[in-house]
Amino acid sequence: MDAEILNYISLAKGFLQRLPAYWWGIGLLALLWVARFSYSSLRGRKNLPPGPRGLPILGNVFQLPQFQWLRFTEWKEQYGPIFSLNLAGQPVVVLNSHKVTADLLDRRSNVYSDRPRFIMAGEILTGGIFIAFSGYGELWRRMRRAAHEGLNIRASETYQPLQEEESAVLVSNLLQEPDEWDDHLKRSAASTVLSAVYGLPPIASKDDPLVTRINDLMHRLVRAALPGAYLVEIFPIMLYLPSWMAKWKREGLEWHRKDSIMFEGFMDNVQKKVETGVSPACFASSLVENRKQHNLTKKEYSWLAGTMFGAGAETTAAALSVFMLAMSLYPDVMRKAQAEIDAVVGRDRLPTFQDRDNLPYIRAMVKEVLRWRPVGPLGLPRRSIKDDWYNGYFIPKGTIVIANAWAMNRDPELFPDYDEFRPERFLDATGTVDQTPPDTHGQGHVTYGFGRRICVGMNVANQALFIDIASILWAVNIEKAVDANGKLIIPSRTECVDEGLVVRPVPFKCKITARSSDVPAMLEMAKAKTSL
Ligand code: HEM
Repeated sequence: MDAEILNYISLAKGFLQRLPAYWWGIGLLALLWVARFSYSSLRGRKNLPPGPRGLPILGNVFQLPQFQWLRFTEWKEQYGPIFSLNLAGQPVVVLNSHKVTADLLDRRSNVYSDRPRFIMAGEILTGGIFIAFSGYGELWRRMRRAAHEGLNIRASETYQPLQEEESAVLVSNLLQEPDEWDDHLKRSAASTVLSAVYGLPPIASKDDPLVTRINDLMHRLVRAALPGAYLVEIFPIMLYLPSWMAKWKREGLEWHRKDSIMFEGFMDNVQKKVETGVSPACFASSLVENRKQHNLTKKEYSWLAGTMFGAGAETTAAALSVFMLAMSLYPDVMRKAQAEIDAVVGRDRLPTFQDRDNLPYIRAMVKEVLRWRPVGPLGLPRRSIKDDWYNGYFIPKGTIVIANAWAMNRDPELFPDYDEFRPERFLDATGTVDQTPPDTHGQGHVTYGFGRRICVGMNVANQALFIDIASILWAVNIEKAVDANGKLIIPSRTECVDEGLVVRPVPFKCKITARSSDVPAMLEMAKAKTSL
């Protein structure tokens, strides 16, 4: 046995020694259960894509560290653009190049648009009606169609006025409380998505009770989806236990009941406003108006609206903190962007969406923020729904498929200096025309995913990032902070926090100052025109 294998065995031993005695029985049963799958998956193993050697039965389970995308990117160097893993009998295929991922997830999307089964998160806590976890079936199609209708590129334009208002409030808050910049980004992103989804007035705090309740639900889902969080994921038969025998099921169903009441309550309010003709244009009002055509029950479209908020707020806020990190580390890029804004917008007003066509460098910055440090480095997993062959490799039905966005966004052939923040890579030689590599859906990165399940909120997110970045750079300078001894504090380029839903830079200090003395007054005027 080589040293690597011995190392895994000692890791596994340490893990098992920490288990209480009664877990041994359950563990043995689990082992027998997974062995069954190991056997069946190993039968086809010789044609699976190559991959790292693992332990008998347990496969590569102990080889996955916390920041899995980094290990996957190392394995890409060793095994190529498509490699496979065996997670205790569950085949997993990791895709690492644009070509391979687009070949499978875009061009064979009829095979690769399903999601893995999450019993606790996708079925019990959310009743099977949470769009992001839904299987690739009829219900998902109806929800996706309704979501697309409210969030496609044209529909998203109706949210621009409120996104402009929110950006003015954001910048004003950043200037008033610069040390709280991260909280202000979170409040602003939550507020923008909430207004777009429910037509609600802006919220005053990131700890608004409504936001906290939806975020709690999202965190509950992420925790429930973690491997090993619930035994029922290993023994699906446990799903049929009556609730009185299974505390986890009882509690899960109770959460689902409470969350459904919450989401249906929000929808009732929107419906009343629609009926009395006072509802602002928002995603939920379009669902109410077109509910018959979408063929969704009240519970289904109530959950659809609620989970839009859950999926959109934290992702957008995390992307904005990546932008703040980039500005602290790349002052030249900030100055170049500010020169463009000053030339196009001037100093007498804030940027608007009308300026978008004339601000190619800012448009390129949005792409670069999402490419440089993707807030979801591995996107959301897929599952194949039938046996498939690709370039001589066998991918059995039921394989979990992971698109390694981190590796693709750092492909050295497309982005030679991939670790640098350089928006000009998305512009032609004149600096005015957008250019993006093939198989990136015109985005320049793959952080929004692929195929039929590509992020349905990406237009709203791109708009929010554009107007927030343009307004922030119009108003303020972002620089490195100094410590008590006057020494510059250099934020870490690489350290990150994996919050489950999103991966964001570790918290860092930066210095935010107005670009000119009249900026605070102009921001106050802009803020006064909003409802905050
Ligand atoms: C920077 C911001 C965002 C990023 C990076 C992001 C990223 C993603 C990714 C990677 C997926 C999975 C795609 C796949 O499976 O290929 C996804 C799905 C989804 N996103 Fe986003 N997202 C963002 C903002 C938003 C916003 C603002 C909304 C809603 C207004 C939203 C709603 C959704 C929904 C509902 C899904 C599930 C789609 C499905 O499974 O069919 N996202 N997003």
